[in-house]
Amino acid sequence: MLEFQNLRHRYTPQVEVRFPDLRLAHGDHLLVLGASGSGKSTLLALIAGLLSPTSGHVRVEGTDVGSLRASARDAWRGATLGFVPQRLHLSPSLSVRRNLELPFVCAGEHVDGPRIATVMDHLGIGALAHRRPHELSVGQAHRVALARALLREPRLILADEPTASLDDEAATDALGLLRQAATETGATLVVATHDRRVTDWLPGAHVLRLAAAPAP
Ligand SMILES: Nc1ncnc2c1ncn2[C@@H]1O[C@H](COP(=O)(O)OP(=O)(O)OP(=O)(O)O)[C@@H](O)[C@H]1O
Repeated sequence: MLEFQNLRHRYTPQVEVRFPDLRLAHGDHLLVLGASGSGKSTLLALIAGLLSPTSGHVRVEGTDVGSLRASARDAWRGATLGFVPQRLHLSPSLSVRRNLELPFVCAGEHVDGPRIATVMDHLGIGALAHRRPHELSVGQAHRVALARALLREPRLILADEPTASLDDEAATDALGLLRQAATETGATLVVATHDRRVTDWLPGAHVLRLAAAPAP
């Protein structure tokens, strides 16, 4: 389902990030562990097609993501990926409900109201539809970001530091929801983190350890 081969990304002549080869089956869970600067965010950006490899390949369901043209990449990303970013990027001026309409609007699709209602109820945020992001707790905002990632039933879910700045209870909750959502839909789940707590909360996951970045 997800495969890396000889994967590298060069930011500058001095900074090149290299990744171990990997092969994941559909529905597998992967934990990407590594210290700050080891390349976790770079790897997620390469999988999502937001960066292109300088060498090697990322293949998702056989598609070589780096070889897609920009517009095809956007369409592929919208149809395949759910992304839970480290900074949640909820639009502050829009209600929760309007924030959740955005993935459909951006994809040029009609807004699927019943699907939004179902996902909101499932994640326990059905009563928050009219709130603005600043009126949410951190844990509630995480649930909204997760709802946004799940709306279009992605086959691959990427989460970047989903437990950063969360206390134990909220972090267990966030991880549990991610795992449950992936398991229920059969999606492949990739979680990048430097949070050691996560290893206990994602049992059975494959682990990819990234080496610390070499000193410049
Ligand atoms: N735009 C950039 N230009 C130059 N170097 C960059 C750029 N973005 C990242 N890097 C470098 O690439 C390496 C990997 O960075 P990356 O952000 O992927 O690490 P990370 O493991 O996600 O770190 P963190 O846990 O701190 O978010 C680091 O050495 C970083 O300094």
